[in-house]
Amino acid sequence: MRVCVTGATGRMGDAVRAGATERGWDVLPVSRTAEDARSPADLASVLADERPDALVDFTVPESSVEAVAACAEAGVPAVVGTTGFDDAETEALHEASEAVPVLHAPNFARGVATLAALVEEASETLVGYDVELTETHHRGKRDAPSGTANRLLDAVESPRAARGDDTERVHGREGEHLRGEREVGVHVRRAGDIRGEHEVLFAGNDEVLTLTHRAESRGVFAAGALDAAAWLAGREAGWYDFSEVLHDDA
Ligand SMILES: NC(=O)C1=CN([C@@H]2O[C@H](COP(=O)(O)OP(=O)(O)OC[C@H]3O[C@@H](n4cnc5c(N)ncnc54)[C@H](OP(=O)(O)O)[C@@H]3O)[C@@H](O)[C@H]2O)C=CC1
Ligand SMILES: O=C(O)C1=N[C@H](C(=O)O)C[C@H](O)C1
Repeated sequence: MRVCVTGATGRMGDAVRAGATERGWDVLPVSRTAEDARSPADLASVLADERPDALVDFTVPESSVEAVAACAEAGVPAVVGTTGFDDAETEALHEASEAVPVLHAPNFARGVATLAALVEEASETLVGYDVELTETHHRGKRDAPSGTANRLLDAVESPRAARGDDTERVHGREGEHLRGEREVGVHVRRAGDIRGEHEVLFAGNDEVLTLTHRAESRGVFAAGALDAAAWLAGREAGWYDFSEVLHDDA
């Protein structure tokens, strides 16, 4: 496999480079700052000349959108791990997927895919329970709540919506405020170099259920993204989900 890695000096870019090298893959790093990498301004020619099997991007939304557009132009599959996209940026990624395969996941840890399924099941079964979500990440994280938190909130909300119960996301609380029945509390913590923790708590019926995932290294995200890149290479243009990679592996 030959993989192009954008944001090569970033926390995740570095982990992806290391993981790909460990697999014996050929790595084409792209970075605004690294001396051993090509500049993002040269991305189109890197893709056209070097013909990587896939591009893996963990950067910032505006740069991811540009990278995926370059992939669409060059016919290179794109794996995107960046979070914090607004609607227009998400739409731009979907547009690119008309030309090339694109796989975006807010979390490439395998356990998080299972967590999302468990959260959806709990939300379906534990009708009327209060739900509170807490996510904790390193001090350098830009977006809040995390992309994973938003995905888990969708998993809480979809069974509620299916039975006609709407939900109000309440971000932190202060002052006098009695909890409403429709509320789902969302709590964000930023500290140190915590790799990523997500906890969803269900409380009611004199019992508490907590479902928690904790990433213990960035290697876990990098490995999932590289598995996705290998899976995506050579596929038809389209929008793919990480769960498809996991189901094929199972
Ligand atoms: N899906 C998943 O499993 C995971 C997703 N993430 C997401 O990946 C993204 C990156 O996270 P992380 O690696 O911690 O972030 P970092 O800030 O460490 O790295 C981002 C890199 O992007 C590059 N970059 C390109 N354009 C810009 C710009 N305009 N401003 C700043 N940086 C830019 C820089 O690399 P350079 O200077 O080399 O060009 C930078 O180092 C985040 O959105 C995060 O939420 C993180 C972990 C797991
Ligand atoms: O920025 C991070 O570090 C992480 N971001 C992702 C997110 O926003 O969900 C995934 C992971 O939790 C680490």
